[in-house]
Amino acid sequence: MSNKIIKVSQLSKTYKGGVEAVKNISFNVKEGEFFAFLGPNGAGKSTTIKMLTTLTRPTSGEVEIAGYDLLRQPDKIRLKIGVALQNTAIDPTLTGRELIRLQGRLFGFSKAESNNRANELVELVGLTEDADRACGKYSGGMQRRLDLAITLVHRPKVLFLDEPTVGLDPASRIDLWEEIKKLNREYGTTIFLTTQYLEEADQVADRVGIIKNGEIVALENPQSLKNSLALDKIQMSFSSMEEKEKAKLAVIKIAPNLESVETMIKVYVQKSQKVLPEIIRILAEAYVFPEDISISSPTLDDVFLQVIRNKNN
Ligand SMILES: Nc1ncnc2c1ncn2[C@@H]1O[C@H](COP(=O)(O)OP(=O)(O)OP(=O)(O)O)[C@@H](O)[C@H]1O
Repeated sequence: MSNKIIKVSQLSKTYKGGVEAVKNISFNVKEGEFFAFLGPNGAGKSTTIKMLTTLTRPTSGEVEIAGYDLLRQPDKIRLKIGVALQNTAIDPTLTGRELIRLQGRLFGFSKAESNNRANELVELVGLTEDADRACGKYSGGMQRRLDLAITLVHRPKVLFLDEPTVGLDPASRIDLWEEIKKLNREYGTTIFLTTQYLEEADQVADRVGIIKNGEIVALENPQSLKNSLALDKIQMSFSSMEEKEKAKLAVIKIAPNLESVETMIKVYVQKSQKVLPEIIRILAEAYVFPEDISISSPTLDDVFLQVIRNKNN
């Protein structure tokens, strides 16, 4: 069997009224992979996730998940996936443990199995102490962890999460990411998630897909995305405007992509470790010496903005 657990081929969705939300996208996700799907508002992320999870019918294209065809075997797919979408409604009067048990019963587990699974899952997502409180009283972070536990009841092979950490404070976000990472690393669960917190995706995702106006504009691991697209920034400050001007004249010869702000120069280069010694040498020859030098590598946010801007043109 192929180790591609999600196969998407030329998938499109045009809504009634003519909005082409997703246009002919193709990609695969490997078993056990942590895949982050990024894009600006309205790019087509939710539409894609809804199609992959059998909630919205594609206009055209083919999808296979865990070996099953999306259009012909949606019921089989539903047993293999867990889905946590935005704004899921849960009964606030039930306790966390009761909700997980209920989900177990819905999946056909016996009472005893559902109880056991609820005990395991409250522990897994760190809700043991609050499991017997009404979930309507949970904080945002606790509710998200409960959502996660509920989606895990039937031990899905693939977990789809639509912006799982949106609206959470930074500490709760870190906690939830830890839970998701744990599922991926320890249990081998394939993760497909959408997020707008790019820096976090950078830390955890094996691969990142960027969608814009319904089209995939980048599909790579975060590091090569950064290497191929964004430039390192070398920033140097000088003691006076005069010194800065002298430096600028010298540096521009070897690194033309630069901008200057007051007594500072910012140089954008492919590989700062190669170019920096050259810059120092050429400055020394011109008898100018920076007061301060710093190098920064692109963040995924920089790359994201660059991809989105480029594709605007
Ligand atoms: N049910 C619908 N009927 C008509 N148009 C829709 C429907 N749902 C989404 N759209 C449109 O499809 C496009 C893609 O929307 P989608 O919700 O998939 O984007 P998104 O990337 O998830 O955005 P966000 O980050 O804002 O949630 C948008 O232009 C949106 O207005």
